[in-house]
Amino acid sequence: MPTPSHLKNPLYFDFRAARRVPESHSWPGLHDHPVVDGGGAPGTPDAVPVVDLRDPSGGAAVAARVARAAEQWGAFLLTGHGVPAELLARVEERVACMFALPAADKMRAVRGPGDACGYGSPPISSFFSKCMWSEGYTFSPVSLRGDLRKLWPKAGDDYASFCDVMEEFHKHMRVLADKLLELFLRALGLTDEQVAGVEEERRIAETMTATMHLNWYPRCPDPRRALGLIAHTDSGFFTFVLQSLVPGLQLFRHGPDRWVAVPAVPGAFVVNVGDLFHILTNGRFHSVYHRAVVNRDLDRISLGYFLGPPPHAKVAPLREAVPPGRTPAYRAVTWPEYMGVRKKAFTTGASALKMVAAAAESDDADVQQPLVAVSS
Ligand SMILES: C=C1C[C@]23C[C@@]1(O)CC[C@H]2[C@@]12CCC[C@@](C)(C(=O)O1)[C@H]2[C@@H]3C(=O)O
Ligand SMILES: O=C(O)CCC(=O)C(=O)O
Ligand SMILES: [Fe+2]
Repeated sequence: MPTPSHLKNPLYFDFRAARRVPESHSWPGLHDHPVVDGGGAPGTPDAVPVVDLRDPSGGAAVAARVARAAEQWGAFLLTGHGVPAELLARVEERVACMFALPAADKMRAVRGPGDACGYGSPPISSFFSKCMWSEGYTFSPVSLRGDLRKLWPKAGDDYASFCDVMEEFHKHMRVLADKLLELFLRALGLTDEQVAGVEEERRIAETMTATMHLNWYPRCPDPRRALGLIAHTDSGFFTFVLQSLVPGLQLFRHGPDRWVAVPAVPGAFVVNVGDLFHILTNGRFHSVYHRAVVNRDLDRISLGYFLGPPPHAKVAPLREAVPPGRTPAYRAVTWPEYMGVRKKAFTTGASALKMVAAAAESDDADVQQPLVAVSS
């Protein structure tokens, strides 16, 4: 009888072979808050805001929608963005093909401790004792050909198709990211001259970096006990999430506390505000707490296109975001410094944003409760 594949490589958890969710992958507290549908009629309280870049009412109306969504939700669905649907379909197809590689090939590309890129659970998983029901792969879209040879050492057609489609996608996304950054700045109330002319705003646009992270959530025999991706805020400026037609992304909302299930809208991106954007906007646009759940019958794929500053750049509240006569609410941090603070926050149960607040004031709405955090 052949050896089951999960026994061949003890480091690889073979989701396909799992007939039940083992203790190692069973999360307590998943149902502490109700889940509500975010796909209701526009304007109803739980309907995830939609921003259509082709809105016929014009640029000012679009900026106003972005402002409302970023202030009230920290997330929105983006439509009319111009990235061809046909390209998004090819991206998804290639991502699925990558995750279908044999375990041994994927293990060759495993993310080492402290590595920014590679295969395996995302960095956040190291703060928790439980394992997530997913696999991930992080890479830099500007230098992907070298990294991808770890997955496809002999190159070949699948390698070439993956690299070609991701480079094409990156080209579109980088342009869209610049457009959205400009829109966010207008949403903050900056004038055309300020967006184009102020040194700080120009520097942010010119130096913004992109990282891609792919998620594969295999179908799961007991989805109520497993978790695809632990609740978190993204740490950078903002993220475009492309989710396949299998929904799974949920956004946390207060008052009453609940998870809002983001509807799968064909061709739309979900845009998440990240922690460094929360800081940059002096807390006006807030980073959204979100998680991904899994499905009994269907695999799910998602792709995060993360925008943030280069590693050496200090991020502090923009002058234009601080009300006259007030001092900035946050101190300046680089992205790596903020990741260090967040690591500390995860192990203590504190809020990373509060830890970088200029004055440590109490604001319970900011406290994020990690589930089953690893204590050390
Ligand atoms: C640019 C990045 C954001 C990210 C860390 C990373 O270096 C690459 C992976 C990203 C991701 C994806 C899943 C959730 C998350 C919290 C994680 O652990 O890895 C995010 C990180 C983040 O936003 O901080
Ligand atoms: O899978 C999803 O929809 C969410 C992915 C996500 O939050 C992330 O990659 O940071
Ligand atoms: Fe995320």
